Amino acid sequence: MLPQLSSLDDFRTALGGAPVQDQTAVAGAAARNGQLTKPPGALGRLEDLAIWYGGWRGSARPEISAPQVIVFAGNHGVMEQGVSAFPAEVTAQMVINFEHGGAAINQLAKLAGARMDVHALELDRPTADFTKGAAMSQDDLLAALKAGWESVDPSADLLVVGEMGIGNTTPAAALCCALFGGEAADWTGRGTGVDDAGLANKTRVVAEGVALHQSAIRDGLDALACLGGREIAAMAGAIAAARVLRIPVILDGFICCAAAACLLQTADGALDHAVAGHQSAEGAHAALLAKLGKQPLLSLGLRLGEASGAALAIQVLRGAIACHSGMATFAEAGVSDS
Ligand SMILES: O=C(O)c1ccc[n+]([C@@H]2O[C@H](COP(=O)([O-])O)[C@@H](O)[C@H]2O)c1
Ligand SMILES: Cc1cc2nc[nH]c2cc1C
Repeated sequence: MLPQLSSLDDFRTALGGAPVQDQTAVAGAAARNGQLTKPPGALGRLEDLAIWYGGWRGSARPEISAPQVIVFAGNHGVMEQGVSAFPAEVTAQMVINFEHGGAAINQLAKLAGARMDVHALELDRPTADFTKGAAMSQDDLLAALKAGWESVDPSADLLVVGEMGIGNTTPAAALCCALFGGEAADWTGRGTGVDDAGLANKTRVVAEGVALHQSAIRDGLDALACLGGREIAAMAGAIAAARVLRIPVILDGFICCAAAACLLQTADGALDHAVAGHQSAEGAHAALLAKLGKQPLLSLGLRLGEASGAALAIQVLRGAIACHSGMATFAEAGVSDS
């Protein structure tokens, strides 16, 4: 059951007290894996994936039958600083494209057999420019976290979250810099494709934002309010709800992983139910994945967002589960064991 959220502290408490994997299912899945008709370890990381997934679903022989893809959209006040190669109105235009089935994620979600939901978050009310003040009030942050929290279908057995938000690689970089340290340049990339002058400007904006807010940031939720965005907070809310509901999550690209980082910097173990779907072409994604302790399933040079890389990775997880749950054991098949 998902508790109601009345405050940010409710969120912290729910995340900190979330249930862990079912250890009986982990042991059962590991034992089954050891009996399947293949040399030990021959399915590589697929074997770990299947055991991990079974542990969260409470089954030694799990299935994926109800994956959910959710795309959150938000607009950013920091766009006033000229941080993107595209204009802010593209966010709302792409939401219409999602609703009409015309975006990349529509095709990939359909291919993965996933339900897809789109949540546009107050696109007419961008967050504040974080170089001037906090991006969001505490109330706005709570509303965005709740939008994500309440969007997760409790009967889903796999969750993929992604985003659409022109300008959002800037808050994502600022969140990483504030949470993990280093220089603004370490975390700032080209996003949709800014040129060298654009990248230098964007790096300055990230540095200014972090300098302004760093002293007010004690955990990931503080960072989200100061430097985040509504779609970033909503992704965090959805990933957290999935943790509480024991629904495994596949993380998408740089912005999705920045949202996830805010959870990890709020409660230990907050991302134990999550795997990294892919490594995006955004320069700092590899470093961010390393901070999260996650190895990507795919690395295809994608830098689209929209949950596209994670939706593709559903097929990899499906492959892992199909082998794990469908293969014969040595005894069943009459194949000689080593
Ligand atoms: O997922 C990623 O790693 C990723 C990397 C670069 C860009 N994006 C997408 O591009 C938009 C943000 O880029 P920008 O340049 O406007 O900050 C936003 O809609 C994201 O979905 C996404
Ligand atoms: C067209 C377009 C589609 C996107 N999807 C996610 N981010 C995007 C950014 C742009 C510019």
